[in-house]
Formats: sequence, structure tokens, C-alpha cells
Amino acid sequence: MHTDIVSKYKGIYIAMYSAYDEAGNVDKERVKQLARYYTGKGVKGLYVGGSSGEGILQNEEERKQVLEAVMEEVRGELTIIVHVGANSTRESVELAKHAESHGADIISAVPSIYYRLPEAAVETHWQHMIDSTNLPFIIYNIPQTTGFTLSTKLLAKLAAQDKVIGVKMSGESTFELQQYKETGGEEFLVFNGPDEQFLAGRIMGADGGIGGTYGVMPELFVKLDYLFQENKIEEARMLQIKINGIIKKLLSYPSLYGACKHILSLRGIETGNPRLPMLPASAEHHDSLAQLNREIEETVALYTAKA
Ligand SMILES: CC(=O)N[C@H](C=O)[C@@H](O)[C@H](O)[C@H](O)CO
Ligand SMILES: CC(=O)C(=O)O
Repeated sequence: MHTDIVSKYKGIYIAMYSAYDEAGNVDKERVKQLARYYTGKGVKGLYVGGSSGEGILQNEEERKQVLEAVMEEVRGELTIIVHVGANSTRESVELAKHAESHGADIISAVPSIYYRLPEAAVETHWQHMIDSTNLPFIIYNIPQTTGFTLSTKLLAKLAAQDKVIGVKMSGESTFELQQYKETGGEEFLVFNGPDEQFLAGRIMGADGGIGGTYGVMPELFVKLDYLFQENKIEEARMLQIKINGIIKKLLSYPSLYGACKHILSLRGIETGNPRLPMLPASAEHHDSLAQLNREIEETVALYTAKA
């Protein structure tokens, strides 16, 4: 039986980008600068090495370097969830043990990708990671990229273990999200994945969110969560609509990550280009990205101004 898990870990987690130097190598100083930038903004923590963090585009050593930089910079200040999913179970277990030895708070993983695996194989894959450390584990369900949909049957089986404390639900169905919450129970964490549906996910039972676009506007998601908690649903809906206008523009670029990383660079936070095949923002988009950055900054100023 899980106790106090939800109150301990609920909240807003930024799916953090990785930071590279001009040659495309992991740059630990830049990772630290980015992690530092996210402190003091009201978020609960960071989700490191996930989709936005390009963990699956990095080798094992690089993934370790990114996590080490994060831990060296913000350990104790932010709750750190590490994505340790790799295609082989062996590598995932190695990353899980590394995460534990460096003080990460929680591990998480997608299924193995490329092979179309039966549920029993995905279960075994996750179970090995779970058994390899004493850390809590959060299932990462993102069927639109992995091709694997977490069934409530498997969720129930995994959630029966003390170490399995939650699921990051990146599928778009808020009905399934609600079913996951019902299956896992009140003391099982459900994180909303699609940033565009944060409020909808919260209304249907999510305890918080983990998202990639939070990285360029964490203040807005912290505010949105606050409005939901205060039961100011109409105000929250207006903010979600404002956020969605921004996300729609972000998604219109060659890659979401390239756009977000360029916006961060306009604020003095250099993280390099995303790693190919993720396309960088190209020069022709710099003007519109500068305009979008101003729009985000104005919205943040508006929503964080004292009433
Ligand atoms: C498919 C995907 O990567 N989803 C992310 C996490 O769940 C989201 O944070 C999106 O990046 C975001 O909602 C923009 O569509
Ligand atoms: C978006 C998200 O949650 C991730 O990048 O893993």
C-alpha cells in the first residue's frame, strides 16, 4: 500500500531538454545552467532524459553525464525523475542503478521500442528496472511514439508493488487517464502528458503534469495548476487557451525542440541544437521565434503580476 505518495510527489515537472556544445556533445555546464534556470519558478521538479531530453538519441555515457550535471546543480532543490528506458533491458538497468547512485529521486521508462513486443515482454523489461534499485518507479505511457498502449490490467499488476508509484500518461485520452487513476487508486500518481490538455487531465484525475513545453513557460503551468487547485476553472480555461495558442505556434516549426531551444537561447540559456534527426530552428524562423518569445514573456508577466 502506497502512503502519502501523492502529496509527496504531485506537481509540475519540466521535461527538461538536453544541452549540447556547438559540436553537439553533451555540455555539462550548459545542462547545469538550464537546471539552475528552472529553480525558483515554482515547479516541483525535472524529468530528465525523456522525449524532450532526447535520452533515446544519446548513448549510455551521455545520458549519465546529463543526469550527473543535473544532480550536481539542483540536488535537494528540485525532485528529479530520470528516464532510464533504453531499447535493451540491460542498458536500462545500468542507467537505473546509475540514477540511484547519483541521488535521483525516481526512475521512469518507456517500453523498449522498435520490436513489437507482447505485454509480457514489456512487463519483464520494466520489472528488471524496478527490481534493480530501491527507487520508486513511474511508468511512462506514450503510445503515439512507442506503439505500446498500457492496459489497465498491466497497470494494476505493476501498481500493486510498493515501488511502482505512478504513471506519466502521454496518451491523449482523458478517459484512459481517468481509468488509470481509478485502477491505481487515490494513492497512485497520474501525471498528465499532453500539455495542451493539462487542465482537462487535472479535471479527470491527474495529480500534476510532466511536459516538454513547460520548459519555455514553466510559470504558466504553475499558475494553471494553482488556478485549478483554487477551483477557478473558468480562469484556468482561459489560461489553457492562451497556452494552447503558444503551443500551436511552437508545433508549427520543423521541430518543437529546436523551437524551444532557440527561445531559451534568446533568454541567454544556451543549450545547442537538438540532436539530429530532430531539426534545429533555421534562420528563416528566427524573427517569428523572437516574436513568440516576447508573447510568452508578456503572458508570464501578466499572469505573475501581483493582483
Ligand atoms: C508526444 C509528446 O512528446 N508529448 C509530450 C509529453 O507527454 C508533451 O509534453 C508534448 O511535447 C506537448 O504536449 C506538445 O505537444
Ligand atoms: C514531454 C515529456 O514529458 C517528455 O519529454 O518526456
